[in-house]
Amino acid sequence: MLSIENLSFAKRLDSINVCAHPGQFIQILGPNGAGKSSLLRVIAGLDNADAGRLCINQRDTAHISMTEMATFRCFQEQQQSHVFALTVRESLTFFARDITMPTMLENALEIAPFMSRSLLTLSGGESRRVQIARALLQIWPAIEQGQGLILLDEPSQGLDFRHQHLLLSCLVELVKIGNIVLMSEHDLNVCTQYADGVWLMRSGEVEYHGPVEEVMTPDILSDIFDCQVRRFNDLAGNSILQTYLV
Ligand SMILES: Nc1ncnc2c1ncn2[C@@H]1O[C@H](COP(=O)(O)OP(=O)(O)OP(=O)(O)O)[C@@H](O)[C@H]1O
Repeated sequence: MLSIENLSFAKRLDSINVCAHPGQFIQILGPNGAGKSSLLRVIAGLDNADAGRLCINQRDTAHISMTEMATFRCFQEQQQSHVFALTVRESLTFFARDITMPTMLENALEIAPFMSRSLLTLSGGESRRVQIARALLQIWPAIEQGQGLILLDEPSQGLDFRHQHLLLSCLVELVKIGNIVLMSEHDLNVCTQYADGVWLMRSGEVEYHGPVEEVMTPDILSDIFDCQVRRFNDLAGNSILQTYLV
């Protein structure tokens, strides 16, 4: 379990109080600049909070070394640039002892066709899929045991619809065995289709958190995004959230 108490950071995060249980898929949502990436960075241990406590399985992360953290938590950052002309295979070996792609991961990310290609030649979406593979492979032994903490910052950015669906469906399977997924993502309907919990942020605070069906209401979303949101059912009876400006 991940618990965050009164966490503040550099005027970017203010008194955050939330938790995530094993087997939860949480989407972090909010306007640009709300603090989603900042919160993920602090949870990942890349930035240190100024105040508050962050515990994983009742252990304060201040007392967990980065080496140990790297065995069970992974982080795909929003902006990751490739500096060296490594092949995909070479880059994966930096992060994972065993780079044999588990079938489940390969089915979701389909990176086998470009394992021998230079990172610098990949398209935006291909590059994103490699970044996600790299993150998940790094802690795959923990993920297989259902003990992974998977932090993803806008993972579906640049992915085509099919790969978005493949990735998100894979994440749903990973939470079923006990892993925790925290994912920043702007698409409201991704949240309602795949996540089970939501942290809704504005101006450095988590203003609403809880089950998707309780938090993702048109009234709450209209307030947070200062934009009109309505809900309707499509022809198949699925509930769809739609945004529009007036
Ligand atoms: N390295 C930094 N130094 C100073 N301020 C920063 C830094 N990184 C982000 N900020 C500021 O902190 C605030 C929160 O930024 P953050 O990237 O966490 O927002 P976000 O919710 O992830 O936004 P987006 O939806 O645009 O990705 C913003 O006002 C941003 O300008």
